[in-house]
Amino acid sequence: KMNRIEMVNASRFDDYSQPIEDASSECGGYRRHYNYHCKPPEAFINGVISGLGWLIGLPPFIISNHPSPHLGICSLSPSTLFNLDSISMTSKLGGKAIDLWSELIASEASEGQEEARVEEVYRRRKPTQKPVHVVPSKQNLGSNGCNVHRVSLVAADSKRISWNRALSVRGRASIAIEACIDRQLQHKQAKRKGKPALPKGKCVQPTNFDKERAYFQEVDAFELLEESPSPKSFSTWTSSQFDSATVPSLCSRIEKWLISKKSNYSLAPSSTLSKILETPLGSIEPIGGNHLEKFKLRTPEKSSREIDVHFCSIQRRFVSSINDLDDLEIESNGDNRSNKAEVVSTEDREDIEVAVKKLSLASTSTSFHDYNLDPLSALLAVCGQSAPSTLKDAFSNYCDPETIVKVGEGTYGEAFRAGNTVCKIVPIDGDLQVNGEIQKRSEELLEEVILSRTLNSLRSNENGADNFCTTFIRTIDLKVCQGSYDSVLIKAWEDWDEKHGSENDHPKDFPEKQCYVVFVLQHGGKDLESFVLLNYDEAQSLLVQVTAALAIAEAAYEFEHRDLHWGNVLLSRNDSKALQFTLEGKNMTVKTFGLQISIIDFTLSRINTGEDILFLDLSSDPYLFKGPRGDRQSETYRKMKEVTGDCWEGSFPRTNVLWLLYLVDILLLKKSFERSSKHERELRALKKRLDKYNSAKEAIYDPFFSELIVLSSSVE
Ligand SMILES: Nc1ncnc2c1ncn2[C@@H]1O[C@H](COP(=O)(O)OP(=O)(O)OP(=O)(O)O)[C@@H](O)[C@H]1O
Repeated sequence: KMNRIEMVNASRFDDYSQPIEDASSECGGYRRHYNYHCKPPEAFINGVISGLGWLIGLPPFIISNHPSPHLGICSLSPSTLFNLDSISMTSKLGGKAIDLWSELIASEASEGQEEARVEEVYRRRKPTQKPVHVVPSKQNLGSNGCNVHRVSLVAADSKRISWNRALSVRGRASIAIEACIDRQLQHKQAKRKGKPALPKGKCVQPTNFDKERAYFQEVDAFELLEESPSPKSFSTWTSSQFDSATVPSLCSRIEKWLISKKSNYSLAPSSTLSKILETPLGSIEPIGGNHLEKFKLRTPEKSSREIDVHFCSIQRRFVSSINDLDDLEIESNGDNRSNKAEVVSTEDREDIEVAVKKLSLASTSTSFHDYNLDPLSALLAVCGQSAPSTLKDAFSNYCDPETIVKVGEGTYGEAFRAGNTVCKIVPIDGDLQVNGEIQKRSEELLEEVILSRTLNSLRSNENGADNFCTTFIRTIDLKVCQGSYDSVLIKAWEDWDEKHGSENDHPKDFPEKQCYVVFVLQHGGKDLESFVLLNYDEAQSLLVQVTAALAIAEAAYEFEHRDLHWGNVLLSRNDSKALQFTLEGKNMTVKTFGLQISIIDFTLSRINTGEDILFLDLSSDPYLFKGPRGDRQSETYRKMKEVTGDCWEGSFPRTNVLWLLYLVDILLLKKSFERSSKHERELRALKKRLDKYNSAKEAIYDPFFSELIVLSSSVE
């Protein structure tokens, strides 16, 4: 180290305004030029004392330890240099000043372990991590310019971590109310609050360096509040910690359904689930109601005959893969349902059942209940397919692929507009991490698919349904696809990225064998976060439609959305002034003021299909409940936890009311629309009353809604 020092600047002489004096000294065999900042008389005195000391042979350290720090400087020797505890060094090389102190630190860091440790910690997030910068992005700024907990701890140009996404796309924690009141304080709180050291089970914690660990734990703790908890998938969080017991008992039901399909249509159990799975998916409605011209689309209307064909095809695969079913004569052309009924005896069906249980079509999943039924096959069956199609083929059913436009993105899904539909592509079962998350598994998607289809059934008003509403987004079709992204999709993705700045990974990296589920959905419009409400009428319309829809789904399926943030409420305008709902047999005409609401994203939802309860065990997702204090959305998750007692399987329709309270808050605090103080009082009064209700079914009879709903004849 000593040999690298050419000029020494004694930082103890803080007066940098003074001219730099040159001096020479020869100490201990080292010739050095000292360039120190001190006033000339002091330098002179120091020089004299130092020289005298040198002459009488005083050891250098005595001189350097002189009470006046100035004195030591002039007698610098290697040993005294080591004794100086606060020096800074500069060098003049070719007239250019170089900060040698920083250089020394840098070289030490590069030589020592220090940097290796830092590297390791950086890599915990992403393998190709760049140097850490704190980059408050444009999106990090709230409307008043304050930073709303959106600090990227990675380089600005890298893809964003889920917290950022949560704010801008998913809506999670995007309503940081009072975020700017005391940002510094909140950041401190964030650090103190703490976060489990290994989020999502993906990080490797350094174990030997206590000091470093403490530091980075603190950094992690800070990040917890920055990074939105992603609650979407239990397997995403702690797949290794989960066993089959955490998967809801859905699979046995699907298995029965599959068996019934394979063996004999007429003997299929007449169950709610069977009905849901066998009901053809919906046709396409024009975006924003009837006022837009209907596109001519090649809608794949699935008839039960087509499903039959699919299942017979699956049946062929099943049968051919089971040796002990050699003697079984199954009509496999799929054309004649009654033929199958005749040829398959009860005994044979039992054989098939045994065989299906044995069947494992390359399944690696052990979580699919007690059986080895491959969840991907079940998913294919539920989607009415015998094999995955390509993304391009799936999209071509709805539009000319050249017209595909990306419309939105989530942590798991990329949403593209295809004709009048929105196709949400969710990659499944792959090893590649997507947007920093482990891909969802088929079994999880199977659940979401069934949930979507179940809610679809609320849209059918045939035979005077007891419960009817069109507010839950229509699922038009579901497709399992395989292959890399098509070039038209990549182009649509890149166009969107250029315009909006995608938070997601570029989809070009998907391998050929990548599987996806494509949700073909009705286009629901814009989400509440970006939609501009015009007036109080529209705000009322939003609340009444959401409340009525939740009430109806509660009545029909004990449904709880559990994640109704403003990114999951879509709005569009149409010419219609009213909308029909039926709640427990009562017809209701609801005033809409030309606004149509659609509710999306049922990942956290709980539903009772009549035979199975589908829910996500949020107790496995502690991060969900650790969002910032004062943030309405985070508070709502916490309140849900209180209400459910962290037991998410149970029916707690009060959670729907909590999201209604949240929406009123959003309208009051985050949305601006034409309104009077009377309107605000009404909204606040509604909030107070909502607080007393235990379900949306109770809430819909609140006086706030009475002027918006006309109760007409009972269905009977
Ligand atoms: N039916 C639809 N109509 C219009 N836009 C839609 C529709 N479905 C999804 N989108 C757009 O795509 C975005 C992402 O969709 P969604 O929230 O369902 O994805 P996700 O991956 O489940 O999100 P999350 O990050 O919450 O898991 C939405 O915020 C919305 O902008």
